Amino acid sequence: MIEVRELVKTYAGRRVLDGLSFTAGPGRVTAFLGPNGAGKSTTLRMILGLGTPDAGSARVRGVPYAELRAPLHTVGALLDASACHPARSPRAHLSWLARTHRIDPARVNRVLALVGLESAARRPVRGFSLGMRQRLGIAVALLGDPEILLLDEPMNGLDPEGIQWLRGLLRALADEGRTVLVSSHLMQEMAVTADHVLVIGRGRVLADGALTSLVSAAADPPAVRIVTPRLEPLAHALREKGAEVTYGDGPGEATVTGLTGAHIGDIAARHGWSVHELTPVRPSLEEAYLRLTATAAEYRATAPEALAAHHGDARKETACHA
Ligand SMILES: Nc1ncnc2c1ncn2[C@@H]1O[C@H](COP(=O)(O)OP(=O)(O)OP(=O)(O)O)[C@@H](O)[C@H]1O
Repeated sequence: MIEVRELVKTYAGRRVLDGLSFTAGPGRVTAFLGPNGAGKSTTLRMILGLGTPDAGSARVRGVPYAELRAPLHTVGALLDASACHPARSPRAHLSWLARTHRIDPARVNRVLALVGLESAARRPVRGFSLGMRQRLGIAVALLGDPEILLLDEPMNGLDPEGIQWLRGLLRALADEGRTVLVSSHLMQEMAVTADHVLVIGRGRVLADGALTSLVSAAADPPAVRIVTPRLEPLAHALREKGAEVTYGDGPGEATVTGLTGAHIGDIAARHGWSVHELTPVRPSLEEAYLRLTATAAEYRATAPEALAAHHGDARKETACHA
């Protein structure tokens, strides 16, 4: 269990963490989401005692990280994939960590096999790709067989097979009753990996709840997609019952709000109109996230059309100067 209470951290007069509180519980994968600069890495660093908060506290298993007697056995962390000395091999790095933390040396081979680095175990890390470094970082996090895992963007640089493997690994670790907190910007991946979602923006919690509730809360009002060869009369009948019907692009396709799928089906059945599709529209985690963070993003890019317009202006300016 990780407990963060009223955490405040200021850098150069800027409040990066602004009274952040949450609990990451055992037996689930908690996705830690937020726009660039929201304070995710800072939070993870505070949990690991790598910085001093101005106020508030972060506890793992009920105590501050610094008070853990065998930290690597309690908390495994991946913060920076390039933390290993470039001249060292994965085996040397892991063996050194195992020795200094009284971890069974046999565990080194086990984690190397687990992350798929056996064939590169004796090569210096300097020649490693980002994905291989990530795998090594994950091996380090798992070395002490910890009950809590903190992983900062662990999917970065992994190939599709690696991402799929990591998805299964995180699930298995949570199913074993461990606490797994994973920061990521990969919404589609988090949507299939996490069961709990914590979204922060500007150092504050924007949402903290089960993935399913977060996503269904974004479906407001709930909508139902229908496809029917009798769209005109059905749309008329649904509107008479107070529904809002918006025609889609495909033939016979529409989105209905204001009535449940069951109601829509019953109305169509009463008239003897066949319905080929009747599906509740579920927003994606990405949509839910974008809505939540719409006003909390620190950095926002310009839309491509605006860039084209800007280039147009620049061309005009150049033409003027010429
Ligand atoms: N040591 C530091 N000194 C000064 N500012 C810092 C320091 N560490 C973090 N910051 C600032 O704190 C803010 C939050 O940074 P942090 O890395 O925690 O965000 P993040 O949510 O992890 O972002 P990203 O998704 O881009 O990784 C940023 O504006 C960053 O520049």
